[in-house]
Amino acid sequence: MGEFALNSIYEKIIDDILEQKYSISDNFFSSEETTQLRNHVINQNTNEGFHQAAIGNSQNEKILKSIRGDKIKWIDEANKNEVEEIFFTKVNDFISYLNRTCYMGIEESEFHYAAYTKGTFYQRHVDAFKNDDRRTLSMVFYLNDEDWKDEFGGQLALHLLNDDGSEKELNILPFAGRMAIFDSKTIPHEVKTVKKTRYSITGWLKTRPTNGF
Ligand SMILES: O=C(O)CCC(=O)C(=O)O
Ligand SMILES: [Fe+2]
Repeated sequence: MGEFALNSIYEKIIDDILEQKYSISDNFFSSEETTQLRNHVINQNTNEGFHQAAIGNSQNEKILKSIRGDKIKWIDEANKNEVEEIFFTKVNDFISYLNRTCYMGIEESEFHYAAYTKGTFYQRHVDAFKNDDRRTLSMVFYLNDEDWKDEFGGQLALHLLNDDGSEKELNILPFAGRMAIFDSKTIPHEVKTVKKTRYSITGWLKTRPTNGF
């Protein structure tokens, strides 16, 4: 092998992305790391410092609860605390692995905490903005109970294409320690209505802009 060690967890994610544009991983963080992240998000006193999420970016921002009902808080990597340090150490390691092995050209990332309370959802959408195409990969880290049940709702539904062009829906339950990663530009997705508060960290790996912004 060359100068760096193969990471089998990252390799599986990369193979999946190249083959199907998404991957679901249940061991990106260890269970101890997941517990720390989960306690941290809950300890921020349910929604303290969280605000109603908007739609679109700053050039096109409006709040529309009929489209998305989550409350979010952006994470400031420059002022990260101990628990966020665990998060960024792993994520940045993954980003450099992606850049070394796949020449992905990821130059930036952004992440926010998200809390969906009972009755909220996020309607079908694509993550990349029309006026800013830097978002390349979307990552969602779920921080709920390990025994999240189907009847609690809150599935991430990816709208994928069959070979014949018809659509199929892949429903992903937001279990603790689960990470979903998918192509930000091509995969429409939604969060189904939750029946019970659902916590996550959501973010984007971004390349250099190609459309002039
Ligand atoms: O929480 C999820 O499963 C997905 C969230 C999402 O699609 C978004 O924030 O853009
Ligand atoms: Fe999204």
